Amino acid sequence: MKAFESTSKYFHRAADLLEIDDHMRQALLMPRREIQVQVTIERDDGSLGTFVGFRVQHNKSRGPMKGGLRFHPEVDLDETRSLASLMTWKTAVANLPYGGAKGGIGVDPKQLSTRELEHLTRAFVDQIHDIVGPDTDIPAPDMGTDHLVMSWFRNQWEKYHGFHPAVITGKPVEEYGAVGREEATGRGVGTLTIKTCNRLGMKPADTKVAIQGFGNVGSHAAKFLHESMFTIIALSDMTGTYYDPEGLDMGAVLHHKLNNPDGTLHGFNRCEVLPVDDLLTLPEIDILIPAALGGVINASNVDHISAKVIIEAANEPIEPDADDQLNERGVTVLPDILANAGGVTVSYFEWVQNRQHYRWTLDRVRQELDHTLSNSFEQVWQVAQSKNVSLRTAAYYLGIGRVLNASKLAGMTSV
Ligand SMILES: NC(=O)C1=CN([C@@H]2O[C@H](COP(=O)(O)OP(=O)(O)OC[C@H]3O[C@@H](n4cnc5c(N)ncnc54)[C@H](O)[C@@H]3O)[C@@H](O)[C@H]2O)C=CC1
Ligand SMILES: O=C(O)CCC(=O)C(=O)O
Repeated sequence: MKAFESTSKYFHRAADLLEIDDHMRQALLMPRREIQVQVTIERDDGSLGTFVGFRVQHNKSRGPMKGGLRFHPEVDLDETRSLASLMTWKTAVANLPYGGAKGGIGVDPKQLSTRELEHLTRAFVDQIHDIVGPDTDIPAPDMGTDHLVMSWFRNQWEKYHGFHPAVITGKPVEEYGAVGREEATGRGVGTLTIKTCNRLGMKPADTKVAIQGFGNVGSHAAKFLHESMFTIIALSDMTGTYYDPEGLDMGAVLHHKLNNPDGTLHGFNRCEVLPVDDLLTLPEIDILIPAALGGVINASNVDHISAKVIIEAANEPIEPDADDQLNERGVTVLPDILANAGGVTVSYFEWVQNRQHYRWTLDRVRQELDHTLSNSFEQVWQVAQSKNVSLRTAAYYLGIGRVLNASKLAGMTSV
């Protein structure tokens, strides 16, 4: 199933519950604007490299549109549209004053030199600078992009429009970034995992966790959960699955990643090393945290998933049919639009700080993050109980309801 078809399926389930008519559904689902651009750079060897870039602005009923930039070979218009719609519901679930957008370039950033990556980012800004801005659409990091890409983006955008660091979030801390943004998505995933365990009566010390993806989100989630006494039995990245049924030595794992020139777990040999895809179907996992690509839990592997709880750190990691099967089996799934909302929440804090020319401490960022996520979690849990629906449908119900309400209050043409 294509990505936008999947997220639309979830949308319609909640829209049925909200009794939204077909015309309004169409207005809420269809993106406001979709842009596809050519991004051409001169490669280090003097040849030309041509790539395709996208920005999809989905909805602005609740505020300026917000969402990350993904650099990955599989980026295309359909995926970007789907991710942009997720941002609309996610910012609403977290009750942030934003709409939703997403962008990216179809490129493998690992195949580019730092110079080429910088030129690519700047060339992309040259194409889209007039449709983004601190009050219209504010990008941020996602898969394959980091604080450096954000810094180049801001610098190039300011060449056209003048000083305004709030045009993008996830910047380096020295360059108007927020302390705590880098860890925020993973920390939020960890915080919400604990809340889910509390509700289900699961004790951290007796709970085995496996995490797919050991980049920004996966590594911070693993660190937080390890420090909270969970046993991390498996981790994976593009180089393989690293497995110890007794619990990985997380100090050694993190040290290895930090000191590996390519930032992967390649060469870590203090545990069993298995093929990449084995992580998802390992036996005796209590909590599975997909923190890499979309669509990884699907018809081909859902029967072999042993986890009782799945926390969607990645965006759209479960295909709808597999999601239905998991629900039928009683697996608790904390959906992406709640589970990974910590990132955009601290992006919001960064934007607020930029606009006020003021800096928060790490303690304040963490406290307010915890507060925002706790509220959203309690609200989603409560809707799930009262309507007798899955946590995913409850989260969509809450998010779509808020967007609908804002559109109605402003007059329907504001969607
Ligand atoms: N960075 C952020 O603040 C946010 C990220 N997300 C989502 O979290 C997910 C991960 O994003 P980041 O950590 O930022 O990306 P990243 O680029 O920092 O890390 C991605 C990780 O996934 C691994 N990976 C790629 N393909 C894999 C495969 N087939 N099997 C196992 N591992 C694989 C990579 O080796 C890397 O360790 C994405 O779905 C993203 O949309 C969601 C909210 C915010
Ligand atoms: O930090 C942000 O603004 C957006 C992060 C993002 O792209 C996401 O939550 O999927």
